[in-house]
Amino acid sequence: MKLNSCEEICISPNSPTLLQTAHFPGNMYNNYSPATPRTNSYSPTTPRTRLERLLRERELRKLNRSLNFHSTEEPRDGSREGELFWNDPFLTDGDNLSFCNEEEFLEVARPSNDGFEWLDGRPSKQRLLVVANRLPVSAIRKGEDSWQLEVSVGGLVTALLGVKEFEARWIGWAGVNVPDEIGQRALTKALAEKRCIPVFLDEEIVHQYYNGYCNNILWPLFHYLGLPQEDRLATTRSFQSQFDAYKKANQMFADVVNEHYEEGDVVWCHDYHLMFLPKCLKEYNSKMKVGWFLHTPFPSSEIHRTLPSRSELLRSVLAADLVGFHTYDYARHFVSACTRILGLEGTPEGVENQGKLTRVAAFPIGIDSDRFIRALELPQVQEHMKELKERFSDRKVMLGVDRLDMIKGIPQKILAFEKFLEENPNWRDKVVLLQIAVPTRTDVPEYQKLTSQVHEIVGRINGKFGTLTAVPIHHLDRSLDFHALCALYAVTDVALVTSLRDGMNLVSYEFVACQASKKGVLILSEFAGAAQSLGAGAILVNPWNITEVANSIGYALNMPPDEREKRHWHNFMHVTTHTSQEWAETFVSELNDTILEAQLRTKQVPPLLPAEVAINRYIQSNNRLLILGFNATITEPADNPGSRGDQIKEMELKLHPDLKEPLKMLCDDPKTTVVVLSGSDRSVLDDNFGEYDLWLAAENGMFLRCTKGEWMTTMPENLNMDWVDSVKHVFEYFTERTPRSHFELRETSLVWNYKYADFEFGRLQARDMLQHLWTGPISNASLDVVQGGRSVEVRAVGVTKGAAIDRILGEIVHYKGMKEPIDYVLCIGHFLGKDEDVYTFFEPELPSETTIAARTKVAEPATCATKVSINKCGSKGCCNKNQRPLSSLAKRTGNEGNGWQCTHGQILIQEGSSVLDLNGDNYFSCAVGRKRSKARYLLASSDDVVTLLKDLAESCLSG
Ligand SMILES: O=P(O)(O)OC[C@H]1O[C@H](O[C@H]2O[C@H](CO)[C@@H](O)[C@H](O)[C@H]2O)[C@H](O)[C@@H](O)[C@@H]1O
Ligand SMILES: O=c1ccn([C@@H]2O[C@H](COP(=O)(O)OP(=O)(O)O)[C@@H](O)[C@H]2O)c(=O)[nH]1
Repeated sequence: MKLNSCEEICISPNSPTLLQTAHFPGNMYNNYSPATPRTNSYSPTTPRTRLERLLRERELRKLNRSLNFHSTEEPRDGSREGELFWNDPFLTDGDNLSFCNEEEFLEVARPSNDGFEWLDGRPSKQRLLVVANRLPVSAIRKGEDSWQLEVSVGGLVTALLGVKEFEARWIGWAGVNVPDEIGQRALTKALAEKRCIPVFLDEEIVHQYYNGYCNNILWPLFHYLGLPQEDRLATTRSFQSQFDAYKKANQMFADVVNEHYEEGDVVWCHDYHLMFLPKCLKEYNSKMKVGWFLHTPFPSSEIHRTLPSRSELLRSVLAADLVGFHTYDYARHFVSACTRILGLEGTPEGVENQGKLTRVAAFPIGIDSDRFIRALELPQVQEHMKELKERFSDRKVMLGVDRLDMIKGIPQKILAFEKFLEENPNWRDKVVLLQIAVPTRTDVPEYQKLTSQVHEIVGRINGKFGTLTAVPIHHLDRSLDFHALCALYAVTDVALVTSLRDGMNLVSYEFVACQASKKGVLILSEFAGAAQSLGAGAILVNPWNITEVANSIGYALNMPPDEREKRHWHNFMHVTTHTSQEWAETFVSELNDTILEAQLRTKQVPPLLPAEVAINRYIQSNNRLLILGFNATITEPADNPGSRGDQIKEMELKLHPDLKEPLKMLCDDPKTTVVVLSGSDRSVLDDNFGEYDLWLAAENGMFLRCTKGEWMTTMPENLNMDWVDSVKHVFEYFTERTPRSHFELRETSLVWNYKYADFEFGRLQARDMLQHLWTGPISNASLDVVQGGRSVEVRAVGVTKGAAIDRILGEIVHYKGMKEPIDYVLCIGHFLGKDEDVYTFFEPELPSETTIAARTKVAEPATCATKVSINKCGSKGCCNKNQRPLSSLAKRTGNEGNGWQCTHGQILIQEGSSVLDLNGDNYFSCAVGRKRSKARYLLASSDDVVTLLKDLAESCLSG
């Protein structure tokens, strides 16, 4: 017989679909009519899978966009082009608000069941609450109650301004301390006109949260600059107070969101400033649709694990429904931090924690490319371009545009330019580098130091290569307005982006968008997220390699036109098709779908055990059977559940200390029989339960012992164990090569466990092992290979708890001389999928009738097969040919008699009477700490088992 593979989970870390967002040219749903109302019933065009749904939504969005395009197309004369927020309703001037005022806005968006918004038979805009540390405008106080608003600089702002498909409101900090009520009220009003809602943070919080925890700890860490060292050590000391301020600030953001939230809204949290926010929001309302997107890199888990608050932050983010990153690498790092640091399950969809899935995926951001392309036609931009061309008519223009941040590699860029000039004297009077360095985070000492450093280098180089009339580097410590920036991009010959790390880098996108005429060259750091999307057309460099960057400058300046053209078009296509609109729509659509899918999944999750009912039924019953798993059911809980924990301590399984008393009471009750049914071997059960009056079923029920007696075997006859040596050999091999893994050699099975090993490595090793077991020399043996969450188990076919239970039951009935049938069963365990057959064993045959007796009286042997078949899966007690009849066991143990007998697969307590008279309402199967189970009910953890058993024990005392 071939090996059976019984999967507990199916993980494929290299699956090509892992964490990827689908982008297919879908035309499958062209027959969809926007007026068609949605129903829940499946029609040939009703998408059933996630991918089908997402493809359909993409089609719908395209359709919706084309409909909107025809009705709201901008005038082509560019009359409104001069405004930065020319078609963005939430950032138009207050006067313009009438075209989409507050009342209209609130009226429009009403969610339908599946997350779509519908208006007049076609999808309308969904309400989107964008929550980011910074509002798209910064406020400058002009008087007690008057404010001036200025557009904030940064990629996040640029990207989100391009999002037009939603009724968006922006919640964030206005970048200013407003201690007085008059000021707050006036600013709130001014911002409301821009559809912005302020979060007021006081100076101390800003200092500790923004300058401290965000910009001095998380920002450098996420960009691989490590935690504070030497002069930043003071920060390490104040770490805890900064983290407290961070949590407090996040809670303040949450409070404002909660105040403005309406049912059906999508709440989209942004960036490392707000990692605590998803948790705060879900605590307030678990039904809120919450997404979180990180604009920076997420570093390797090795970097993240140095952070003192590493686990708390990860857990908070995981409270979101969807977590997004710019690139697949960042998403992969995040999942691996969750598996390595929190010990959670990484799946192809994301991270799973006790059945709750947080979807994790890559959503590369883009820009509103049309806005840049159109701006180039504006007279004022043309004028700027003309001036610049004249000014630098005799030189090639190289451009750098960055916030003055250490991650942007500005010193490295300038040093590479210096090297280029040194090595290419002929270029010294033919090229100029324009470096726009926008001041940022100026309160943080590191940034102040960087400014001086850059000034020093620029001064030195200009001194070295400058003349009385010209300098090679024009360095500006300021930002430019949109039009000036577009003109600059357009006249540039070579753009130089040398970020040491950068989440994406939108400057590179903007440059490409403005280069349709010139087709200049982009030199791009391989450490910017943009390298993954624009890498084909750009010249990729390692910014730390000054020689390489200098050579690339030479290559770019000398590049022939046809190569420039090819490279440019490649990137131009990407920039104009992967826009910020697409980005936001894809994210929100996936978020809606994630929630839809979670709802579908929830329907399949068994309900929590109705403990009171189970207890009442228990009290009313006369012959009860309690079947308890051991490990993770009634054992003492791990100190740090989920994580790798203390191996030495945890490997020695111990009964939960709070259960000693109640278990004794239950065992001593003459109306109750307790069975501990475990995969563990006999000695483990002996050590834990020797003093109790109960039944021990070791090795998945293959050995049985009443604690008053000796161990006996219930193993099926002819159980083939010839394979053991070969499998042992394989297990030894993998144990040697997987640090902190171990294996247990039991009499009827072998278990290789990698719970304490590096999770990803263990998983790969397990995959390799399974491959070998399924296809190698032992693949023809009569084996079951059972894959657990963190284990691989090999057993002889027929070794399962469900297969064993009828033999165990027979033995107990026989031994106890039961006269009365069992009328109550409570079966609780944290079992592998393979062993969940124990739950179905007791299920009444006729599911519709709750009152039928599962095992009715057997009048004639001939009816036994239909009326009383014990197990639906075919392994039926003593009728199975492979199993030793219980009568032989009985003989061996000398316990025959007492009216018990075994006839045609049925255990009878006396002539014609079944051992079970189980009313459906008296059967409680219950899986612990699982969401997917064949059990009727769930309990969250072994702590809940303790509570339940305590209550059961006490119920009879009081009764
Ligand atoms: O608000 P500041 O503290 O002054 O910083 C400005 C923004 O910088 C970061 O931008 C990132 O987002 C871009 C768009 O996704 C991405 O292209 C870039 O690589 C990132 O550095 C930061 O993440 C934002 O929160 C800041 O607002
Ligand atoms: O004088 C300037 C310089 C830059 N930017 C904008 O700042 C953003 C920088 O985004 P990027 O993703 O490159 O980096 P970030 O600063 O967000 O880290 C881009 O959209 C630029 O157009 C700007 O508005 N004015």
